[in-house]
Amino acid sequence: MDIPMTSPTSTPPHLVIAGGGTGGHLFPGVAVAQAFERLAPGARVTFVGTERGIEARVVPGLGYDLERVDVVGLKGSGALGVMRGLSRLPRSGLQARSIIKRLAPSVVVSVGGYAAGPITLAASLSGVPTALMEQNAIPGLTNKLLARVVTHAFLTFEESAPHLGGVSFSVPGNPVREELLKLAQTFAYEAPAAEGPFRVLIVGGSGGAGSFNEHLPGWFKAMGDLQTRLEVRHQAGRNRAEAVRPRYEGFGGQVQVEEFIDDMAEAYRWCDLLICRAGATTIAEVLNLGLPAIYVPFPQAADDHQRFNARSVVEAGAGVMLNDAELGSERAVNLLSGLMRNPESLLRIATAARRIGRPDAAETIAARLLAMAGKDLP
Ligand SMILES: CC(=O)N[C@H]1[C@@H](OP(=O)(O)OP(=O)(O)OC[C@H]2O[C@@H](n3ccc(=O)[nH]c3=O)[C@H](O)[C@@H]2O)O[C@H](CO)[C@@H](O)[C@@H]1O
Repeated sequence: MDIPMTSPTSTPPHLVIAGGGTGGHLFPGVAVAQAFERLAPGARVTFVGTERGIEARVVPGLGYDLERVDVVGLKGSGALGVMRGLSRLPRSGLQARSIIKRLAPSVVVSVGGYAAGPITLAASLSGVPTALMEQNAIPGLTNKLLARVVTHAFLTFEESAPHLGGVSFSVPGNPVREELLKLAQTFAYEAPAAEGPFRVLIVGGSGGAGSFNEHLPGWFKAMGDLQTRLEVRHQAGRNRAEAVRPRYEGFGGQVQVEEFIDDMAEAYRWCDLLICRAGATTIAEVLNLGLPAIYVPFPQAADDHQRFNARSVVEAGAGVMLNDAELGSERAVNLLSGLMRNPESLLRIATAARRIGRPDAAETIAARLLAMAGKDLP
């Protein structure tokens, strides 16, 4: 692979992870940060994001430094939003240049999201080796633009390559955080007993899903006698749990509604089935653990990328797809009843999922970033 390498040096490498905004962008960056430190003990990792992004809540707790840039999105934010975004570009460009000068990183990787743009561009203009990680089958706007300046793209889906011009690329998969990889090493999905409790984990991406909050309580209440077997853990999104709880009134099973799940490893271990969006990072985690999932792509996702994310998974028999418009429909009720009555089908899906997980993605990417930084592996 034609990744330019600088000559090995003895100072510890400094990796900058640029971007974030959502968990789907940030957590693959965390996974690479953890792998980078495993491969190069003493290495420094700094995240650069925005004050509004999930990184502002998560990164300091993980013990990494976080720098903030003032940047807002352009795509899908209306004429006024585009104007506002454009007006801040010169300012974020200057901020980015000064951050890169001060941090003097050995290598910078974009994980996508708006903050990735100015930082990765500033690094590239300063001669710092740069790369991008694209989680989705159809890349986001920032990474599409950055593909013109970075030297390498790490992809989850090969089908995203044609959207990224002629950039050199590899397809290591979407990296998964250390705690989930550790769980995957000892975890083996066991299908629930045909008559026993049936645990459903609902995850609407890092921000929750409005239509899950609206339609899932009704779906479960339409499950007839099977309701009494259902134990539901419903992640509703920040400041949305209060509105969701009353919608479960009259439900014959057990339910717990939460805003955000900090310990995803524990939640994944607990469940018999996931009902989730088709965000690329959730998919990567579910495949690594080998869990059965019903994927409901977010219909408003840019370029419908979630549908494309889920497509190859479903084609491999490693998950089931349901349209957002079908939540709570007769098809949805029949689908869930069928899975509850047929544990072997859940096990089949879980086994197929596990087969296409990519547990080495983080280490593969980290090793290549180290090489780009001019560091030999110990
Ligand atoms: C609405 C939207 O456009 N979402 C995009 C966003 O991801 P978004 O953050 O919505 O979703 P993803 O499913 O990719 O990732 C969610 C991440 O957050 C974690 N998590 C989630 C809920 C929770 O309570 N606790 C928790 O820790 C999950 O374990 C996972 O690591 O970026 C992804 C990666 O580019 C895209 O594929 C998604 O389409």
